[in-house]
Amino acid sequence: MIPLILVVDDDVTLNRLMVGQLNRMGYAATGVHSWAEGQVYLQQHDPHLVLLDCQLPDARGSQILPQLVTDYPVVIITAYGSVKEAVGAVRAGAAEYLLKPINMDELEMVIRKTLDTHSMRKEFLYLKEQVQKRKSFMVGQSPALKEVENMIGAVAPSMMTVLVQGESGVGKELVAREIHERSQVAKHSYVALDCCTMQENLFESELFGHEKGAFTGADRQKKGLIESAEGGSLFLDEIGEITPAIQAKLLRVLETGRYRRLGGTRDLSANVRVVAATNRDLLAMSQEGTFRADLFYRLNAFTIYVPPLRERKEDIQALVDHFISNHDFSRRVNKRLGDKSLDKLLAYPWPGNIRELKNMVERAIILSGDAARIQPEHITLSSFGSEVSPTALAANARKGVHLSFEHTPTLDDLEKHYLHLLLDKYDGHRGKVARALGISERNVYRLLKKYDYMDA
Ligand SMILES: Nc1ncnc2c1ncn2[C@@H]1O[C@H](COP(=O)(O)OP(=O)(O)OP(=O)(O)O)[C@@H](O)[C@H]1O
Repeated sequence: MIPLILVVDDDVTLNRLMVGQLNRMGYAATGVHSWAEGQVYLQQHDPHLVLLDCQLPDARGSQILPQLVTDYPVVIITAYGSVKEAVGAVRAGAAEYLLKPINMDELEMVIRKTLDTHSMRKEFLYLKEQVQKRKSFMVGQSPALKEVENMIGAVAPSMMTVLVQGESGVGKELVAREIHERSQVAKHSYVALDCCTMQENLFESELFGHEKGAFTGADRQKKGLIESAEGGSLFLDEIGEITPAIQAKLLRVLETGRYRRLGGTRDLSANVRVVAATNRDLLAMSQEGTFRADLFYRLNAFTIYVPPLRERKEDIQALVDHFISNHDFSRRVNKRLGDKSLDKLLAYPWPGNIRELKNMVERAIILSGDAARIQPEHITLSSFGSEVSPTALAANARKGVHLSFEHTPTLDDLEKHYLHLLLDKYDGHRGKVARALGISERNVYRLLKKYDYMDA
């Protein structure tokens, strides 16, 4: 697009010279000789730049500028010797000034620079707006999810500690991420730590760091994640799993902002926003004495409860579409859910929540091959989910396990189903499954083969 330039100058010769020069430079310039004519032009056109003489017969630049600069970049022309006036104009918002007599090379340079700066600024403002309008990570339109989003919006800008509660796989980590992205510390780090995957010592050193010689093998000082998240957010997943010793240290961080590296003698200060998540009932745990009540009350200052998928089934269709369109790039597919398939998904209680739905979609994409529609036969759901009552599920969820059978299960049934549940929970990560079961990874392989999850 050719940039339009309006030249407002009552000096007819100079006006003609400037318009000629600008047109030769590839712009579409128009000259007018008074502010009245300028206004008429502006009612019908939207120029990319206005070149304005400060002393027009019918107006002074200082009067016109304030309203003009809100809509256009303005370059001021002033008489030689009126530098003060030029500086005043720049203060009032003019992009640049030119002194008479006008040097045509300088005119060219100033106009180019002003147009470039203006278009960069416009681009910057556009991108900023896009970032602010950025769609949330969370897919779904249900009133329950809207409520979660409202809570996120309310707490994100403050630096308050937040506790995210909900069953396994409901999207608690996503909520934590969203809080970070919408916070004042969004441009700093977001560091996540899963509290249930490590032994106490390792976990402590991971979180707080350690000094050289703190334990056998600590051959150099190591920063902890609290330090890595400096100025940003620290997400502690499965907070209900931390040991009493760590609970005490974490309480100190939340209360005083102070902590020590493992083996350290010096206090360090923690400058992070803590978001914690759990699928356990921390209140009940604090009443039973397995979780410090004072830590619970610190964490519980602002709680966001993420409802299970069975309580917001309206989101299923949108989530399935989202998972299909985000399917592994190299195998991108163009599929839709058949009507009967949706009915099947709506009838299922989703004990593994959105993680289970996501895994199911992945499987269905593979099982449906080249078919355009995902049909009910492509949908495999765990048999132990469909007969479970929501109350039983909720009760089990508090304990972090959802297993139910129509018959009295054998030990193998239990082992198989529990393995399945953990594979879903840890997205097939065998190391995490091994840690959760308290067995070696080799033994997890053995179980996978035993139950035909892997070829022998
Ligand atoms: N509203 C949502 N929109 C899109 N994806 C979602 C949504 N909620 C959850 N997911 C996806 O579901 C999976 C499980 O979510 P996430 O890990 O956040 O659950 P969680 O509650 O933290 O689970 P756990 O308690 O086991 O740690 C992730 O892949 C996540 O991206």
